[in-house]
Formats: sequence, structure tokens, C-alpha cells
Amino acid sequence: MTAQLIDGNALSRQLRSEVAQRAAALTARGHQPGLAVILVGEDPASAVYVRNKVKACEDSGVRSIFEKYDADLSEAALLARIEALNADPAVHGILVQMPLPKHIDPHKVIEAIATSKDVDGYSVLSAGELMAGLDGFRPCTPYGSMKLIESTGQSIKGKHAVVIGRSNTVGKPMALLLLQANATVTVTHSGTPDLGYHTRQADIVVAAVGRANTLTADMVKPGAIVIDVGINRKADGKLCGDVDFEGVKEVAGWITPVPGGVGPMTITMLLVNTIEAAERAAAR
Ligand SMILES: Nc1nc2c(c(=O)[nH]1)N[C@@H](CN(C=O)c1ccc(C(=O)N[C@@H](CCC(=O)O)C(=O)O)cc1)CN2
Repeated sequence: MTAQLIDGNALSRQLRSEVAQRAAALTARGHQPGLAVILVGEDPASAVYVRNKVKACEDSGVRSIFEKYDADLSEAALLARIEALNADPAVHGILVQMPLPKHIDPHKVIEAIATSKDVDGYSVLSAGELMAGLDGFRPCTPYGSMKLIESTGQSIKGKHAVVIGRSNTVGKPMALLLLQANATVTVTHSGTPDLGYHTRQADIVVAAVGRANTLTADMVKPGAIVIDVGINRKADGKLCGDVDFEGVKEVAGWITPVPGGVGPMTITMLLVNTIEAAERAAAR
């Protein structure tokens, strides 16, 4: 293996210990950070992610308020619940696990969350703050991906970064964060002809399309930093990313594994955003 592994679990441990210290300091001042975690329906993967989020809160001294609803919960009832949590001073962050059942409009739900508690960074206002370079909450997956890139110790400034994927939750905010760090950014997507033409020029590749083996060894510049955001299930039930890990690790300089890369960092950055929200509330 030529590439160095970027270990998301190890970086998460380090950042979560900092979160725990900040949570303890807030709690000592009578402001224990609180995160409301809402799960609607029975999606098994969502149940695992939510359980891990609640556990991460417990381990870090963040109070979690976990609310689980049946899949037939009405949109109005969910919006009313968010309204109540917006008004609760002990709740600093509100997280509604995605995806939601089809009859609930995710945009309405996201926009119902107070911007000061939007620790997922999904709302239009949070996206606007990111776009404008203001201090809003950054979506957890791209935020965690930036931390993983920074952990290599390589300067991002002036590097060519190629993002594969243009979703509102990962691809677009990732491109903005890289731009803010002074990278030259190319955004590619499912409609991009000859993806390899772009990725072969990249010093940093972030793959976030949700399709296994999208990035193969022949598409990677030797020594590049490769961040794999994908979460795909193989036929044998095992998890894999969007990157052909076995092939690409022989060419790249740094690479994140799946599992153990971006996934744990998504939860870690949720904690970081929650602490930030609690610190801002305590300062008001
Ligand atoms: N409200 C939100 N919904 C969703 C988000 C989000 O950030 N906010 N992101 C994804 C799911 N997600 C967090 O919710 C998430 C996905 C994966 C992991 C993770 O730790 N993955 C592990 C593997 C876990 C496994 O074995 O299945 C890893 O990569 O090591 C954490 C969080 C969609 N919804």
C-alpha cells in the first residue's frame, strides 16, 4: 500500500475529547449542551446512525433528547414538535434524521428548524451563510471531510480539488468549503463526460455519488488525497464507498477507508456544531 490511511475513527476520538472538555465547561456554568434527535419511521440504516449519534452524545457529556415516531406521523405533527423544540432553551441543536417518509416534505421540515439550532447545516439560511463565508453551521459530512483533508498536513491552498457529486448536503457545500480554503475547485456529477479526465488532474478528490467503484486507480493522480464519502452495500452485505479502495490505495498519497473514514466524522461534526450552538446560546 502506497497511500497513507486517513483514519476517521482516530481523528474522531481526538475531536470528541475536545467536545467533551467544552461540554464539561458549559455544564459547569449551568448550560449543559442538548441535542434533540428525531427519527421518523423504520429505516434500519437510519436507526443505526441515530443510535450512534445518541451514544456519541452520552460519551461526550451532551444531553440527547431522542424522539422516535412511527412512519405514519403527519407532517403537521412533526412541524409542531420542531416548533416546541425551537422554543426549548435546554435544546441547542435539532437533528431530523434523513430520509423522511415520502409524505413528509424534507424542505419544510428543515426550514422549520431555527437557524440557531440547525446543527445539520441543511437549511437555506445555513447554506447562504456558508456561501457568504459567514459563521453558520456547516453540513456535517463535508465539514468532517475537510477535517480529514486537513489532518494530512498538506496545504489546500492552490491545490486542484475535484468533487464528484452535486447534492445539496455534500457535493455543493464541499465545493464551497474547498473554495474557502483557496483550492481551485471542479464539481463533476453523473452528467460529466469522461470523469477520469478531471480526476486525473486533481490533487484532492472527494467522491460523493453513492455508486461503488466510481473512482478507480487509472483515474487518480499519483500522490493525491482521496476522500470517500460513499456508503454502498455490496452483494455480500459488506459496506463499501464510491472508491475502488484496493486499486486506488496503490496510487493515491492519502485515502479514507469505508467504513472508518468520513462516516464517524459526520457524527463528530454534529457534536462540534452542537457545542458551538450551546456556546453561542450561553454567550447571549
Ligand atoms: N439529518 C441527517 N441525516 C442524514 C445525514 C446527516 O448528516 N444528517 N447523513 C447520512 C447518514 N449519517 C448520518 O446521519 C451517517 C452515515 C454513516 C455513518 C457512519 O458512521 N458510517 C460507518 C459505517 C456504519 C455501518 O456499518 O453502517 C462508517 O462509515 O464507518 C454515520 C452517519 C444520511 N442522513
